[in-house]
Amino acid sequence: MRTPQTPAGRTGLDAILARPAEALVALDFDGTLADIVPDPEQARAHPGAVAALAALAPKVAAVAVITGRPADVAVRFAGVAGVEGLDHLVVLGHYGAERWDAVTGAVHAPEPHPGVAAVRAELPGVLGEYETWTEDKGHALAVHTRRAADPQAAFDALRGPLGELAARHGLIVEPGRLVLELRPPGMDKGVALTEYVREIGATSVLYAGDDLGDLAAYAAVEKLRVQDEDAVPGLLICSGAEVPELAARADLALSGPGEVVAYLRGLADRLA
Ligand SMILES: O=P(O)(O)OC[C@H]1O[C@H](O[C@H]2O[C@H](CO)[C@@H](O)[C@H](O)[C@H]2O)[C@H](O)[C@@H](O)[C@@H]1O
Repeated sequence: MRTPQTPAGRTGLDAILARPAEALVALDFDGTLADIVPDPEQARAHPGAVAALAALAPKVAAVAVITGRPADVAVRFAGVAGVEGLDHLVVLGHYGAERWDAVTGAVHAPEPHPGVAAVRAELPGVLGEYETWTEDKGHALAVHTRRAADPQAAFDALRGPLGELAARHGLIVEPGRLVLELRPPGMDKGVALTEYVREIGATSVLYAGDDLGDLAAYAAVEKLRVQDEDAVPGLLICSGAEVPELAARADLALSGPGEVVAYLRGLADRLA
């Protein structure tokens, strides 16, 4: 297992190793547990990811997946339902607005924000001739530019107009890796992570992510670990280097899902 580059990260890892039964391991899906692929419908967990999670989960307080995907889609694409060892897995979808519990197999979701239907109706007019693909996630709409001739140019050109469209209907734009997501405000991965840490009484946390949407979870861990009382030591892992803002704040930089999975497997072996 690689050693974290920062003192805070080393403290976080030491706390996880000292009291694993009180540790939360929380992971993003796309780009962290699953390789980035051109077609979002084809994203699947990296080979070995499910086995690594199943080996790790019984040795820690909890394993959670926190994703921008709808919870049921992440469960399906990750292939984590009904897996021995993952009987208590939690998937927090739509940046924490939705929740799937392995124990019940049920998804708890909020009522759809009315702005989503309005944005859905107006979106084609804003996208015009841009080469995009829209992922309709029910509670949110994600406009992907990865398959455009110039993906970054399309992303940059659409950011303003999509921001205005979202704002007109009470939504926000969540930028990601060549995706602009129009979604309801009020929930982010940081809120979701902090609430789950409190819910299970975790005394340490590992969080791994790869994208801008993971910055809120990073901020939550940074806040948890410096509290005067009840500080929760934490280890922040960055998967890949495509988002420099995230890599700069990580305690440990890994090359991508392959190394993340190997790290989780190494942690499980170490806890044995
Ligand atoms: O929070 P996450 O689990 O990381 O989800 C964030 C978004 O991930 C997906 O898009 C990204 O992955 C695609 C598949 O590899 C890729 O084609 C795309 O360019 C990436 O942005 C997903 O499609 C979105 O709905 C998620 O919000």
